[in-house]
Amino acid sequence: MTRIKICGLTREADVEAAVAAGADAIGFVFYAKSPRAVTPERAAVLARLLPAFVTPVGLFVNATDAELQAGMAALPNMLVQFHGDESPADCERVRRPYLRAAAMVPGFDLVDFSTRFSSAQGILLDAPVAGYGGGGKVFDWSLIPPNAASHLVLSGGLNAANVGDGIARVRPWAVDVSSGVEVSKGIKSADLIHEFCRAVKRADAELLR
Ligand SMILES: O=C(O)c1ccccc1NCC(=O)[C@H](O)[C@H](O)COP(=O)(O)O
Repeated sequence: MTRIKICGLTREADVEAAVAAGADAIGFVFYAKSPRAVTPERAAVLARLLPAFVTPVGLFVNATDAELQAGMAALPNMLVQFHGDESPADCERVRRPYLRAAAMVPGFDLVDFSTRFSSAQGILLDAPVAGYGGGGKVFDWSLIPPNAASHLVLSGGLNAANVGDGIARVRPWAVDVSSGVEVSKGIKSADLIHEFCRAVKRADAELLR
């Protein structure tokens, strides 16, 4: 079963729609230069809408220790997502489970990267975009070597139309989407969220046939 992360939420209605559609994780962008960024206090309010078994994910880009601490204090149970240039030591310093994003460019050594970040709970594969993420761009999935890492999160420009192909070709642990379920940056569409989640379930069912 492919897990689903919906990222860059800023509104209660969008969190409720993502939970209702079957999302397994909800991403909140902290401090990054993004129209999707929310304060830790705002994220804490939104995260109170999450029922059991739906994980809050706090997303950081080269954050300061103070910013990381503020985010983790606001959401003590969140999974941290490092989406900048953070080193393994930077990631391990928070002493809690984390995701590490990788910008997939030709020649990128994903096996080495996964080994360097072996303590990560997952490696999120994203397209390289200015500002590090949320760009709505698909990268070349053939850049992903088979069996490169155990818990890959396929990300970057996914939507209801292409996510099934991504699951069939990459067989990721999870998929992650932001732009592909939005009507504008930070404003999600409940219909697009439901369509995306239904497309993931269809793809999973196809793999079981
Ligand atoms: O979402 C953002 O605005 C963002 C800003 C800065 C760094 C990372 C950001 N998002 C990270 C994510 O995990 C996104 O879901 C991922 O980049 C995919 O975004 P999209 O291609 O828009 O689906």
